[in-house]
Amino acid sequence: MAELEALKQQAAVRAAALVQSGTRIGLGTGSTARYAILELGRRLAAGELEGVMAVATSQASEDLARSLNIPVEPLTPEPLDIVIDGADEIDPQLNLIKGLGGALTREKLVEVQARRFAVIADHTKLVSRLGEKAPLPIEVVQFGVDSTVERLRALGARGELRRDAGALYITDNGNYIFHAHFPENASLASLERSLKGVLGVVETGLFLGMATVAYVATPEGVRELHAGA
Ligand SMILES: O=C(CO)[C@H](O)[C@H](O)COP(=O)(O)O
Repeated sequence: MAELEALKQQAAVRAAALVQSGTRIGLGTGSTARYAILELGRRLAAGELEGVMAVATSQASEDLARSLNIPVEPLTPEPLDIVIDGADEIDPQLNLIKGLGGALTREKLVEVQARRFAVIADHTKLVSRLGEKAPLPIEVVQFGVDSTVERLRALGARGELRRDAGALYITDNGNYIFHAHFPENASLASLERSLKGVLGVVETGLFLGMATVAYVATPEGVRELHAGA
């Protein structure tokens, strides 16, 4: 466990080194993204960085950034120079499953505006096919959730609403999350289109064609991955 934490930190530090003074950055969510935010705070405090502005993908990341004196602003239509975030699964095309940390909607809203989206992870997140290990988180509105879940099941989804310590998990946006498994042969693009067409679905944790680079830490060092390479 301690070894995985060290790997996450190595990937995060590598990506955080890409951030330059005066740029607009997106801060991810989760235990790996947390290391990147800590490193950015360290670089700012050390005077290695100045004049950066950040947009956070969750309240937790915003609170952490503010505690480190990283200036945080709301998301505006202005592009972000770089966004650094973790992932739950990464396939060889750098398609991702994200959202086991519950922040998928804000993450997608921020990452779609990134000039560069750097994914950071340890090697256990690499898969040959999305869905191999992780469920797909789907954010759904609370009202009429049983009907929405029925519509998802009609599309072939198996799974359950996410619960933490027995209680239904509520996102920063006040919604629930359904953790879904789909048949192995589902095409990712058509699955995404179908899910986005389901009444009651807010957003999915499929991040297709969005990442520009991934820094994946292995016991042999941090690998820099590009789509299809
Ligand atoms: O998508 C996310 C949060 O919504 C996280 O980036 C993802 O769950 C990975 O988290 P961790 O770095 O803790 O494994």
